[in-house]
Parts: sequence; structure tokens; C-alpha cells
Amino acid sequence: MADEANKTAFVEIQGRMIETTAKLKQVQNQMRNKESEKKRAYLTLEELRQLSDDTNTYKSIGRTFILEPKPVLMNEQEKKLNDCETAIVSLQTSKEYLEKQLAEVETNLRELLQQDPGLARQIMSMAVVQKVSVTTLLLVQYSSSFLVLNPHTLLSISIQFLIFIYTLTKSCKQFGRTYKMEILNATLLSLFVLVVSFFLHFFLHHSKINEDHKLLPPGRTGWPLIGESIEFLASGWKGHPEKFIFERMSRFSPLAFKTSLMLEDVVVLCGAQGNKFLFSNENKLVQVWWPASVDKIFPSNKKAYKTQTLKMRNMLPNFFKPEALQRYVPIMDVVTQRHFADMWEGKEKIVTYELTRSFAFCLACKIFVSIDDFERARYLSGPFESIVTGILAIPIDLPGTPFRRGINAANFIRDELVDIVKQRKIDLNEGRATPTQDILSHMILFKDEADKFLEDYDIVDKILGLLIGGHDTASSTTAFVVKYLAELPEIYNGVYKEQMEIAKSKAHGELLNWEDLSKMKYSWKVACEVLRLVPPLQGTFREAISDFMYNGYSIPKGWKLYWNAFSTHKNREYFPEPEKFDPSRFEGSGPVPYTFVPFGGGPHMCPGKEYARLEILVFMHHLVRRFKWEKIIPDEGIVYNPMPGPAKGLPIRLYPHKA
Ligand code: HEM
Repeated sequence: MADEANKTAFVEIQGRMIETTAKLKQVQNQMRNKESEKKRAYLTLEELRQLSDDTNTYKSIGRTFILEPKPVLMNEQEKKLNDCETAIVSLQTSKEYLEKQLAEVETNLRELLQQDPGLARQIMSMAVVQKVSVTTLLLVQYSSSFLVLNPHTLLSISIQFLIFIYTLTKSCKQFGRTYKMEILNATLLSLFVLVVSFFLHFFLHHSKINEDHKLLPPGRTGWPLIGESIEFLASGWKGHPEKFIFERMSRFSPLAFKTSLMLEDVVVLCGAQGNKFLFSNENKLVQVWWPASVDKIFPSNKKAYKTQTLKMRNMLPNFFKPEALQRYVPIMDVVTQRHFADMWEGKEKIVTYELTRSFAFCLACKIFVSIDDFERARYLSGPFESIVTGILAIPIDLPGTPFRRGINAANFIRDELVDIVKQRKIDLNEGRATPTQDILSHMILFKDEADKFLEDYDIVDKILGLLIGGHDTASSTTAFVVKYLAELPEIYNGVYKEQMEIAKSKAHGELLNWEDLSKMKYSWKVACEVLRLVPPLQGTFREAISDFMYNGYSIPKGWKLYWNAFSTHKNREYFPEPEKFDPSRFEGSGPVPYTFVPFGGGPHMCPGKEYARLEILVFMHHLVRRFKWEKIIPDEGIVYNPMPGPAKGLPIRLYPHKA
């Protein structure tokens, strides 16, 4: 009876603990938001105080800016400051109360477990028993995989299980003898299965390929299961991903070679011809393919992928076409100025990549879902890092793996976005939001051919996809613009001259517009050369939807095809002296078609291309207007992980221009 009572008490305390922790987190977030609101109000007041009393100043209302007299703005900001202070005081009281409550709950729990060691052991062993019973499940899975003789499944299960055992052993030190034995047995079994499946892979898989596909492109499939993934990734970690491609192009064929990546048989198509073939045969011979990790992180991606993509494709141009983006240029300008004022100005040194990532994410949050609060955007950006890492990780769904963290992070962001979507629907109904305000409004109001609105979870996943698409891409390019401009003074001078001419043509405080961006021709050539040398996405996959021939080689249905930007970007046949930074390559008619492909091509070409162009140019404008800079680590390398980034984040020393 006492046992039962203790168990009930435990469940109750556990529930209280979870509830209090959640409330505490919520209050802490609210406090953070209020603190940043207060800081912004304070900084704005400081700026306003320096202006003479008769100055009119811009105030943003939604998407528009109106001129207001200084005293009105001062009053508003002072009120905001006071409101924030009051809110912070009251939140502080709630926080202290909740902290006290949490401490009390913890003490209760400790006392309960001390008073009933049996219960403590039981709780521990309940967790272990639940997990160890997976051994039985795995035995069944092993046997069924043996029956179908699928070495891939066997290998993946045994690796997953070994990692699981490792995590379990690390996280629980109180095993009795029985569990130790069970874990030992399970480990031995997994190792045995691992060895057998390697053996099976070699004999079944290779002989099958040799028999069925004698005309496959030449190449190597590498190690069982992992194939050449390690060589592929390692060439990027060492800073030369193109080596993987060029070594095989010269050893096997400059047109195509076979390999095995991401647990799949892959043919890499090379050169302009390969790019053209893949981009122009979309949905005829090939279709887009993403690794399994993407399907798990974006379940709606898997569900009728084609229809989903089609819906997205039909809808995106409304938002991303140049005419639509024009109206966002002034907003991009305001956000960029705020970013430089908050994060760069007044600093002697900065770490570039951290800041360009934060900038790209805050801008996307503002333009896609109208999140104005940079602090809130930064708070959301943490889980995004986990999602991106999860997408690129080995898809092992066990506690503690980067893949599981990616799934959890995506779920967390989804919950946040669901709230945003719900609130937006209300705001649209009540006239507090406009249909063209941002991409979220566009998505909510978009109707497909069947005159149906998108489901909430689709909207959320699409927004998530766009935020991820824009997360590490443009930020990588802006960081490398900083790198190359630091290294090449004559290029810096060219960009500076162009941007200062534009700056001088503007009235004081006038925001950039579409016309100004169309004058940034030299700056865009510089950005293109950065995209050629360091493309944020090296390439993407397609899947063969039927057997077909390519240049005399047979490509079997189901095989994956991969295009890689380096096979043209760093190919001296298309770009002489490929390592030389030379923006003049983009003069006149520019590079040969299908050779400059940082945004991919065909129906799946990056929909964010134009948005990224605006973002990069507005960033360059404000960067060179404000600063010169030098690299703190002169020989800092580039690491592809697999997205490119400066090895140490590109720390630089800033030299503001004299006013
Ligand atoms: C410098 C910046 C960027 C680069 C270099 C880049 C590059 C690419 C590439 C190479 C692809 C694959 C194309 C293919 O498979 O043929 C892609 C797809 C995509 N990008 Fe971007 N991207 C950039 C910025 C953005 C931004 C800012 C967004 C969001 C606004 C975005 C959203 C997407 C989406 C949603 C896809 C998937 C398209 C599909 O499968 O149909 N990208 N991007």
C-alpha cells in the first residue's frame, strides 16, 4: 500500500515539476523579449535626443513608413520604456515565485526517493526494462532482414543498435548483473550481424551490379553501405570538395562516374552537358530526390511530394517574382541598417559568419512571417541549427543522435509556427494584417486549382522549408563576400565606388529601392564570383524514374543522380584559371549556359534566387558604406560541412569610415 502511495506521489510530483519548468521557461522568454524591447526603446530615445526638436523622423507602421514629429516619437518611446519596465518587474516576481516552487518540488522528489530507495530503483529499472526489451524486437527485425537477405537493412539496424547500447550504457550506471549480461549478449549479436551483412553486401550487391548493369558508368562504390560518403565528406572537411569530383572525372570519365553516397547508388553527371541533361529532364527521366532524413524531418514532404512541390511552385512566384519583391527592398534596407547598428557598429572586432547567419535569419523572419523582434528570431534560430545538422546527419533515430535532435527541433519550430499561423488568420479576418504583408499571408490566402486553401501543417512545413533554404545559403555568401573583399583591395575599391555613387544620389535617410539595386552591377558580378568559387549548395540529387541511357551508359531506374556545381565552376574548360577571383567573367553574355549553376536549374531551380540577390546586395551596400576591415587570421581556410563556412568563423578587425 505504502508502495502504491509513493508511486502516486511520484507521478504527481513529476507532473508538477514538468508544469512548473514549462511555466518558468515561458516567463524567462517573456522577460527576454521585454528586455530587448526596452533596450530598443532606450536606444531609439538616445538617438532621438540627439536630433533637434523640429526634425521629423520616420516611424514604421506595418510595411509603411510615415514621418512624425520628434516629440510624438519621444512620447511613444518613453511610454514603451515605462511599460517594459513595469512588465519586467511583474515578470521578475512571477519568476522568483516559480523558481521557489520548482526548488520545493525538487526537494519533495529528493525526499521521496531517499525515503523509498525501492521506488528509486524501480523507476530506474522501469526505464531500462522498457529499453532492453527492444533487444527482442531487434532479434525479430534481424531475422526478418536475414529472410529477405537485405544487407542494407541489417547493417543499418546493427549500427543503430550498437549506438543505442552505447547511449544506454552511458546514461544508466545502475545496471544489475542481469542487464549487464543482456547488454553484452545484444552487443555480440549486433557485431555478428554487422560482419555478416558486410559479407552479404559484397557478395550479393556487387555480383548483382556486375550481372545486371554491365553498361553502368565507370567508378567505385566504395565500402558497403557507407560507400564513398566518407571520402566525399572528408574532401569537404579538408576544404577541397572539388577534389572528390575531379579525381574521379580524370580517373573514370569526364562525363559521368558511379559512386555510392548517402546509403544510395549514385551516378554523378559532370560538366555543362550533365547539368543540362538533369535540369531539362525533370519529371521525364528524373525527379527530385532528397535523403531519407529530409522525409522524416518534413513528413509532409514525403506525402504526395509531387503535388506538394507543385502547389508550392505555383504559389511562390507570386511572392518571389521581381515585381513582388520590389516592395520589400525598403524593408530589407531597414532590417539591414538595424543589423549593422546593433551588431557591427561600435565594435573593434567581430566574427563575421555568426553575424551574417543571424542577419539572414532575422531578415527571413521579418519578410516571411513579419517577426519584428530580433531577439525572438535569434531565439528561434538555435533549433534551426539543429534542423540543418539533422538533415545532413546519418538518419539514425535514437535519443541523443543529431538526427533525433533535428526531428525534435523541427517539431518545436512547427509548434511555434502553428501559433503564428493561427494568430495570422485571426489578424487577417480582423483587418490587423494585410494579404500582401509577407509570404505567410500569401500562403494562407492561396487557393489551388481545386479552389482549396492549404492546410495549416502544409503552410507550416513550407515556411519551415523556406526558412531553412534561406538559413545557411545567403549567409554563407555574404560571409565570403567579406572574406574576398578583405583579401582583394582593388575589388573592394570597385564595390565601394559603385555603392558610394548610389549612396550620394539619395537624400538623407532615404531608403534603397529597386532602381538602386539595378545599378549595383559590379557588386553583383563580385557576388557571382563568390558564388562560383564557394557555392553554398554544392549540388542536389535526382532519382531515375525509368531505365535510360546517357552517353552510352545505362542508368537503372531507382538509381540516384547527382549534379555538382564544382564540376563546372572550377573547370578550366569553362572558367580559365578557375582559382582566380575575377568578376569580369560575368561581363557581356557571361559564362556558357549550364556552367554557372549556384542556384541549380530547371523546374527546381532555387525559388529564393531573386530574394537572395536583393539580400546580398543590400548587405554589401551597408557593409562598404560603413567599414573597411582586415582578417584577423590571414590564412583562414574554408570548411565544407557540407555547407561551406570559414573554418574559424572569419574574425575581422573593423575600421569604420570617418564621417
Ligand atoms: C545564395 C543563396 C542561395 C543559393 C546559392 C541557393 C541554392 C539552391 C540550390 C542549388 C537549390 C537546388 C536546386 C536544384 O535542385 O536544382 C535550391 C533549392 C531551394 N532553395 Fe535555394 N539557394 C539560396 C537561397 C535561398 C533562399 C533565400 C531561399 C528561401 C527564400 C531558398 C529556398 C529554396 C527552396 C525552397 C528550394 C527547393 C526548391 C525545389 O525543390 O523546388 N533558397 N537552392
